[in-house]
Amino acid sequence: MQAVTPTQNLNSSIIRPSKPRLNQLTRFAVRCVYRSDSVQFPNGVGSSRADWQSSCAILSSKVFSQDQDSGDKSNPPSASDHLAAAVNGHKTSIDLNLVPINKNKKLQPPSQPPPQKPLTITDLSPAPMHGSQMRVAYQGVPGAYSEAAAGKAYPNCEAIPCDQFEVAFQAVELWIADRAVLPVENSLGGSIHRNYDLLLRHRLHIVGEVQLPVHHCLLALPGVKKEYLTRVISHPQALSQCEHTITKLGLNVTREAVDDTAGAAEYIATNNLRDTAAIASARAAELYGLQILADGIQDDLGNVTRFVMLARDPIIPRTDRPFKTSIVFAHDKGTSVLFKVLSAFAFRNISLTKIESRPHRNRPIRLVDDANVGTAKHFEYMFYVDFEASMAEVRAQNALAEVQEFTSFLRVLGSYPMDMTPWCPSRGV
Ligand SMILES: O=C(O)C(=O)C[C@]1(C(=O)O)C=C[C@@H](O)C=C1
Repeated sequence: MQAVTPTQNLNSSIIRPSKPRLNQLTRFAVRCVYRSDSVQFPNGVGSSRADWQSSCAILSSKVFSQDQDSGDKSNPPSASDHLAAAVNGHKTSIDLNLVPINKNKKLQPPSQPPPQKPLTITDLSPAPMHGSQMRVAYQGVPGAYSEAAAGKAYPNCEAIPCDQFEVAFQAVELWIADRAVLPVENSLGGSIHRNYDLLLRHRLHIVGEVQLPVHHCLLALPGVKKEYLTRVISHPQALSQCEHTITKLGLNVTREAVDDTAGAAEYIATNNLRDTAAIASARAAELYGLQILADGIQDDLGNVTRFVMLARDPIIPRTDRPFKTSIVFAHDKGTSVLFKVLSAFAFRNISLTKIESRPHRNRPIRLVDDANVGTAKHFEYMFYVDFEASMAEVRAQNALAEVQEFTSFLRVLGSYPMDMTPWCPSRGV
């Protein structure tokens, strides 16, 4: 294994846990990643199918609220109106091959079985599972923080371990999972850039976020003492979150990166390594039979990782609770584009919670020729912005319409409820 520093790109570590996880081999099936579709967004925001789906969601939420507003409560429809006019809540004129209604027969309340309840908009909105277990893909093995985040986002879900972030995206695209839960940033370690790049490359939608307090432990085989240790292994984010504490503990160790924290614990247990410790959760210690040498070794007690939940379809944005919207954009050139974009939000009193820039993969460099001085190489970026508003709000729609005027590319990654769970920095997982 190679020694690493926390800032290196560490996705390709050599330690692989032995438990079966979704991996590259599961990529056998047809790749059903949506590619450059040509549907034009009516208001001009982007041109992809994903944008179109987002706009559909926005439109249906408007229709929903209009329906609610315009309902004539003084004259409720009769039961026969319902039966004749609606099939599962939808008016229909097409032949659905249903048993014909005998108009002459007096309408009787049906005995057995009770009539099927029409689907309502709330049945469709949060999850497609309707009682069955949600399958949630995450990167890592059982005991990883991502697994805990999946459990927080979808209690009682079936968590599906994947060996890479990319595989978690594909698990959803190939219908092996219903959702993916992926870390995007940590309060100490910063952004998980890989996932920002993957959000752009894939066509999944952000449908929610969870913030997980991350409480790290130093784990080793039973009987191992701190003095025996020559190396500490963990996920690069975890290594960086504990950098100072590991130094303060006086350990004479090298730090090495692996795919995930729990995978590190499992690796030590499987290979009976008495000179190696892992940074991982207390749950990982329990799962892989390790002892906790030090508890709470993150450099800050309030260490939190933010995860996003991804789905094939966007959710319908609402205005009855705090929402966040994530977008990504690029611009060709021009003066003060970033300033103009940010003003579009500022003038509407919309708070930005995050800005991240990543290299523009398709066009990383722009050459600017100056006859006198030579050629300057300008780096090109994709800008990711999170703002506190719902796409169901007119001010957010107007802000984006304005942003679109200055940008060459704009995509709404998702409009989703903010995680508002009370702050509790104590014990995480
Ligand atoms: O390795 C894990 O346990 C993970 O879930 C990954 C991950 C990350 O990528 O940031 C998640 C939360 C912690 O910040 C450390 C690691």
